[in-house]
Formats: sequence, structure tokens, C-alpha cells
Amino acid sequence: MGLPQESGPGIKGVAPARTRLIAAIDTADPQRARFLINALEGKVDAIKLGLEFTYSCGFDAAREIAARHPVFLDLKLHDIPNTVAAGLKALCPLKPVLTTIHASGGREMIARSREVLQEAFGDSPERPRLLAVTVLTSMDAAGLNEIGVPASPLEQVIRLGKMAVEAGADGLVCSAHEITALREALGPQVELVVPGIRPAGSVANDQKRVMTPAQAARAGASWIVVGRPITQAEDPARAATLIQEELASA
Ligand SMILES: O=c1ccn([C@@H]2O[C@H](COP(=O)(O)O)[C@@H](O)[C@H]2O)c(=O)[nH]1
Repeated sequence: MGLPQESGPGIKGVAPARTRLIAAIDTADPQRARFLINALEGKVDAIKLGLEFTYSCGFDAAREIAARHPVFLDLKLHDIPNTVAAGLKALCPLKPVLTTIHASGGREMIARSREVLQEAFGDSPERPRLLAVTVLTSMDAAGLNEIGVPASPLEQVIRLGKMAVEAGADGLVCSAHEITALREALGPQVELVVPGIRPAGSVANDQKRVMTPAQAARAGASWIVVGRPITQAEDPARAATLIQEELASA
């Protein structure tokens, strides 16, 4: 599961040769995580570790995985700038390929986050790419309005995305529905990491803004993130292979 030669924009500054697949290993059981990671060896481009795995299994377990595989550490930090910057500093030894903060934490929080990563890694290609989460893919317009945001998901993603990239984010987490508009606004270099992916015929679960792997690839996703359609499949390796095939033929 090594990083592909032609990594995407923001990592080596070249246009993405293809959309890469991240498997979200959302489990509290370290043995299940180990089984899934072994099964997916060579089938996916990176492993996503999020709140469930990290809070349940601990940082040492995350560190062990990050030492052997490209890891997207998705802890979605959201606090005052000083606290988020200190939290990110503590994560640096794990050297994740990608890591997340919430764009809604604001410009200063994002800028301080980028500074911390820059101080720790300089211009090294090992510097974790800082992603700002725009609007969660589980939210729709009604959900946004309920929390006092009188905008469509697309409008809010573009607003937060522009601000986050100006402030120093390398990329954004968004749904596939916003990729085209984000590429128009921000160009080809920004990393667009896209969850809410469902192969045709699979259930959406709690995701609201979904698209298929092929649709996300055609729209210009740098990476797609797929959890349950892989981890809850009878044969996770086969599910991942089918998604890679769909990406390759998109
Ligand atoms: O807006 C967001 C941000 C992050 N996620 C994460 O992606 C995976 C998706 O899992 P599925 O099982 O494929 O729904 C999950 O780990 C989320 O934390 C997201 O879905 N949406």
C-alpha cells in the first residue's frame, strides 16, 4: 500500500494522474482493523483512521499503522487557534499523509495549523497535507439551515473552501457535488478529498450528499474516501478492487 508514484496536486505539484482510494477503517476493535488493513493491502492507496479507531484503540495503535501505511488521520480538529495548533503539533510524529481540521474554525485557526506543520516539516514532502472540512457530507440544506446557515451546501462549501485555501489549507473535504465549482474557483492544485461515496445500488446510510466513485472521479476528486461499502462488504478486498476498477475506467 505505498503511495503511488504520481501523487496528486499539493503533494508533488503535478496534476493528479488518477483519483486515489482511501478506505475508512471505522472500528473500535483493533483486531478487526488489523484484519481489514491486511485484506486491503495493495488494494487501496491509503487508510483513514478517524475518531472511532483513535479514541478506542489509542494513539500507539494509530502510530503503528502510520509507520507501515500511508494514513489519513481524520480527527477534524475544531477549537481555538492555540489549542488546534498544539493538538496538530502533537500529531506530527505520526506523519500522516493527510490530516483534518474544520474550516468553520476560522481563518486564524487554519493559518496557525498550517504554520505548525510548516515549522515541524519545512518543505519536506513528508509534511502532512492540511485539509479543511467544509460542510459534512451528512448535511443537506435543511440541516445547514437548522444550525443557522442560510445557504445551500454548495454556497457554503465554496465560501469556506476559498477562505480555507487562502488561509493555508492544502485541500478540502467536500462532497462530490461541489467538486466542479471548487475546481473552477480554486484550480487544479487543491487537494479535494471526497467522502459520501456510494457504489451504485449501495445504501446511503447517514450520508446525504452522495455520488458514485466514477462520478466523483469524472468531476475531479483527488481522493475518494469509502468506509462501510468496503468494511461491511462480505469481501472487503473485492469491494475495494471493484471501486478501483470503476475509478480506472471513469
Ligand atoms: O464530510 C465528511 C467528512 C468525513 N467523513 C468521513 O468519511 C468516512 C465515510 O464513511 P462511509 O462509511 O463511507 O460513509 C467516515 O469515516 C466519515 O467520518 C464523511 O463521511 N463526511
